[in-house]
Amino acid sequence: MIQVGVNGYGTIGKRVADAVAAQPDMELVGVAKTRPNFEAETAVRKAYPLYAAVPERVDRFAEEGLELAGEVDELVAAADVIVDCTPSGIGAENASLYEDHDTPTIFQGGEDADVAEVSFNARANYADAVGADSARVVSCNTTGLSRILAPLEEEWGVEKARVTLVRRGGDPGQTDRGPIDDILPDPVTIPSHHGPDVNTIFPDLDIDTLGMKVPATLMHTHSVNVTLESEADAEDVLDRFADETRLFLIPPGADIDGSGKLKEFAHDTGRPRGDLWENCIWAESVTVEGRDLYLFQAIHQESDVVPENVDAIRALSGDADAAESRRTTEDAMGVGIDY
Ligand SMILES: NC(=O)C1=CN([C@@H]2O[C@H](COP(=O)(O)OP(=O)(O)OC[C@H]3O[C@@H](n4cnc5c(N)ncnc54)[C@H](O)[C@@H]3O)[C@@H](O)[C@H]2O)C=CC1
Ligand SMILES: O=C(OP(=O)(O)O)[C@H](O)COP(=O)(O)O
Repeated sequence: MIQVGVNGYGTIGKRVADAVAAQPDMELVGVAKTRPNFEAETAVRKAYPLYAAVPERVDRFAEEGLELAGEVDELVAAADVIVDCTPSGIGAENASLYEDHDTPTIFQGGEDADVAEVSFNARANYADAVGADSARVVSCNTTGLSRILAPLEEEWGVEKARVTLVRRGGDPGQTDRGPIDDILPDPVTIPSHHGPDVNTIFPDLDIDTLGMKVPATLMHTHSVNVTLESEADAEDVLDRFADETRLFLIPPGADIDGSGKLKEFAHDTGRPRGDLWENCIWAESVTVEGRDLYLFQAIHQESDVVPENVDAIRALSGDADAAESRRTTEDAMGVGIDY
């Protein structure tokens, strides 16, 4: 059993912890939290050993009636792999703690690429992380792009990708984020950071990305144009995508017109927290003009990176079978939508 610790128990961390706890070959040794808030309370309810991320705040947990298993360095020492799910930039500050304990580490996409030996996507470059000391699971948007680019590159070759990312302003719980009544080019400079981030996974791929932010919380939406190296038709692309378990092709008859109904569908089908771990591609949007492929996809920012984190744990632990890891992850979590 791979002993896994999660440092940072927020939007991503709590989902990674649940996914780890569900795996047949992993054990969650604990989660570290800075504050005794509602998420700490739910960790205790789930019987996840709770560690204090900031030693000076230990007393605050006792004041709220929350029992601690210890402090974060004890969690790092006990873990075979630590998954850092702290806010952007804090992961890099924590790196020396993990190095001091020789504990292989997974960082998240908010960190700069140089925080880890390798940037990771389970579909595109699993092998690069096998046996590494650290990996960075690329951001939700880069994960969503990598999952479609990998099969396109393998089947037809990618001459050039152009993507406009309409990004949600903040997650549902991020009440301090915006915009609340605007549409922002964000970043206003081109390319956005997403294209270079895709290049950490596909170093030679030609891609331009443009980013915007809108007053929405549920999901990101991508407008994708990929110029393929060889001719394809839309049916071939749909057939190829249908083989990918982490892509959900929204059927035309489903009457799902946006993120709202996608999330409703997720809740109706009993998904935990209404999570959509798969890219949600509108099948009707998949269009090919010559060698130009077009499509729209929605990306659930809070959850698509979660199965990737689980696979990254196995890769760092030395399990070299990417397909087997993905299958185990998906079976344990229930990833894959058969509509
Ligand atoms: N929320 C999202 O849509 C996505 C986030 N990411 C990335 O995942 C990482 C985490 O993001 P979120 O989960 O959204 O953030 P979050 O703010 O929801 O959760 C971070 C957690 O870490 C805790 N924390 C803060 N400082 C800490 C420290 N020194 N030690 C331990 N814990 C600490 C916070 O209290 C919070 O519970 C970031 O790198 C982010 O860019 C990646 C994909 C999507
Ligand atoms: O990594 C993300 O998005 P990004 O790829 O657009 O930077 C996550 O959705 C977090 O984005 P945020 O930095 O707007 O919270």
